Amino acid sequence: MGTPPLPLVAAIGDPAGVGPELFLKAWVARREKGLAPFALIGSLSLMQAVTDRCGGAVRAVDTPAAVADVFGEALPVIDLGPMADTPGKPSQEGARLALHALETAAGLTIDGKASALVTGPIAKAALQDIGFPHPGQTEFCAAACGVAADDAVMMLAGPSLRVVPITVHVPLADVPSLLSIDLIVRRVRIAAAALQRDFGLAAPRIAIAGLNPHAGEQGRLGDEDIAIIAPAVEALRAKGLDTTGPTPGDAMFHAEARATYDLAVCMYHDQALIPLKALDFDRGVNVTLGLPIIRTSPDHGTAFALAGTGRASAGPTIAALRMAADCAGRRAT
Ligand SMILES: NC(=O)C1=CN([C@@H]2O[C@H](COP(=O)(O)OP(=O)(O)OC[C@H]3O[C@@H](n4cnc5c(N)ncnc54)[C@H](O)[C@@H]3O)[C@@H](O)[C@H]2O)C=CC1
Ligand SMILES: NCC(=O)COP(=O)(O)O
Repeated sequence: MGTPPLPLVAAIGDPAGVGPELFLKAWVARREKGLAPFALIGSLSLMQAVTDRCGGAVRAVDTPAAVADVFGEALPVIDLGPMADTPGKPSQEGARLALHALETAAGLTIDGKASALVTGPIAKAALQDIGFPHPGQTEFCAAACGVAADDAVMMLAGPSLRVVPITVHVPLADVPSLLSIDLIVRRVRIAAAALQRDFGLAAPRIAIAGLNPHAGEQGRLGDEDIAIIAPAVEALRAKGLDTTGPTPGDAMFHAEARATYDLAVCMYHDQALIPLKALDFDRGVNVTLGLPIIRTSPDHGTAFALAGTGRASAGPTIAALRMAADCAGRRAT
């Protein structure tokens, strides 16, 4: 799969969440976990305070080009200005730093100065309170890359399972009206192309979930499975993709079923993320498919209650850094 030609950049996320300490823990584990060099985009003063409570070392760098010389000795930090260390106590100032870091890290990646973008968790409501117009970082990255929001596909991936939710951050009550044959076909085709390009799966096998109990029980429990999902599966097959479904959602995540596909496509957020987090929480990665850049993130949020306690696991952050490097290495070969 190759080595990424340039360092990765990591956006710090909400500075009061677990992001800062988890990127530091990942750096401490860099040799054991075989991590590619990365720079943290955030606040040097905050990260110095985090080293006081967590260990490790940090050093300022001006550009990703300086990362290789520093990474063996300290976590390289591109400093966006001072920030107090207040774990578990989010603030508007913290939300502004999270946004500045996200914009800076995405810009460096889009400009070709970094191999991939890894984003720390943000508090979506806190960012929206300061004017962030997007439902999440996925849609921010799409807009920054000039990609339509519908064409940026969220995939959660772990050792046991990969899942794509067709609808994402919308109220459950809106899901049936948002589903369409076109949306399912569009998103599955983008996911299949990305599995080929970035994950080395030549002919991904794709299982598509139904929406209703028992995939609608032949129309007696809702008509979306017959009217929307089954025709989408047929259309995808007609385009040469190895797709099956609609499969009842409750019957597709046991081990024997998982062995029959490479990607489970689900109709709504929790249908996808509950099995992923139940099986793979500690190594789960959120990756955005369909972008000209590579963007990954740990599968969890800000976990404000854990921030500063030392109890948050760095497993998902390490997995996100590794996946970003693997995908970048694959694109470079
Ligand atoms: N990619 C992102 O930026 C994401 C951001 N969020 C945001 O995070 C905030 C909190 O959301 P929640 O639903 O509470 O999700 P959360 O992932 O922050 O927490 C859910 C549960 O998992 C635990 N947890 C989270 N990370 C952990 C870790 N590294 N090690 C051990 N346990 C961990 C927490 O303690 C909590 O019990 C929200 O504002 C949400 O918008 C949520 C998911 C992804
Ligand atoms: N539940 C997944 C999630 O919230 C990820 O959102 P995003 O910020 O990566 O778009």
